[in-house]
Amino acid sequence: MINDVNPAISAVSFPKELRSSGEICVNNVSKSYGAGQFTKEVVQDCSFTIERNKLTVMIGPSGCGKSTLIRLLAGFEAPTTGSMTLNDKPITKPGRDRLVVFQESALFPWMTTYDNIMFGPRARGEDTQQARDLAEFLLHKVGLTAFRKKYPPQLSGGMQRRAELARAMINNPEVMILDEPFRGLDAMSKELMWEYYAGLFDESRRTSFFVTTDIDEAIFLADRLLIMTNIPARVRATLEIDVPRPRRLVDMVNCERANEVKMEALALLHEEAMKSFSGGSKAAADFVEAYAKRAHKAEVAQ
Ligand SMILES: Nc1ncnc2c1ncn2[C@@H]1O[C@H](COP(=O)(O)OP(=O)(O)OP(=O)(O)O)[C@@H](O)[C@H]1O
Repeated sequence: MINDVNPAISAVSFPKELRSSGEICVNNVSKSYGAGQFTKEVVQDCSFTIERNKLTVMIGPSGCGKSTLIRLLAGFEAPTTGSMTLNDKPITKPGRDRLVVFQESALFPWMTTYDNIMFGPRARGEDTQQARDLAEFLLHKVGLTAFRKKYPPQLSGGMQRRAELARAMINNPEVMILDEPFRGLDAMSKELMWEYYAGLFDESRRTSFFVTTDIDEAIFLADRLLIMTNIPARVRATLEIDVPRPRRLVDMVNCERANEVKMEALALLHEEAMKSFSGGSKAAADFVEAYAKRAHKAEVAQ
């Protein structure tokens, strides 16, 4: 992890109050929109656990229902059937115990980096020394101490995402939920973000749920990988990524276990993407797959 050099802060560890964390259980959840012949089932009989102090990553084809699941977990919408609990208590509405970092920036462009990070505590009337210390600590952890007085448009895309992470973490949620937070960044900024984010997770061990469509991001970050089906979303497979932390990108490339999981995940995602591509028809998916295999054979034969 890259940090500004500041001996005073580097002696500090993650404050204790940032360590509390929760466990979410999703039990046979389904979600449909519309009525009658216009009903669309987006999530179907979906069950999984977001384990305490672990980083659970969900990956699935585009449009399979991942963001819908996030809205359910955040309490913005209710499931059609099934239930969700946080520390055994039903999730029925939004709460400070779950914080969502969305794809789109939520930074206020008229506030400096520091003021953006302090937004949550100030909104709660908690502009205390403790909150200010925490803001300094987080600024340092995301490598933005030197940019504290800059406004979001003066920051690069990666810096904005780092400010966003600090702005979320200062609120000390039980569970951090991240919906493709690095989507749209260029490849190099993205890889840098993975290392920053993994570093934050390693130190805080806050229960986290991270949604992505990027297989390398998923493998690098996850303790546990949930592979989703094509719409309606269900968990197709759960893969444990038992690779020790802290992880470095350079080590992951040559890590046998990481590569094994990647191949397994890719095969499953390929199958699900095929179904998505062919509009959900198994017959059409089989056709597309058979065609692809034949095309490959033909290429090899040439
Ligand atoms: N409020 C709604 N009413 C009707 N359909 C909806 C609603 N919200 C989502 N959907 C449908 O549910 C499907 C899944 O959408 P969702 O955004 O959850 O998928 P996703 O996996 O997050 O997609 P992406 O990876 O592209 O962000 C889409 O077909 C979408 O049109």
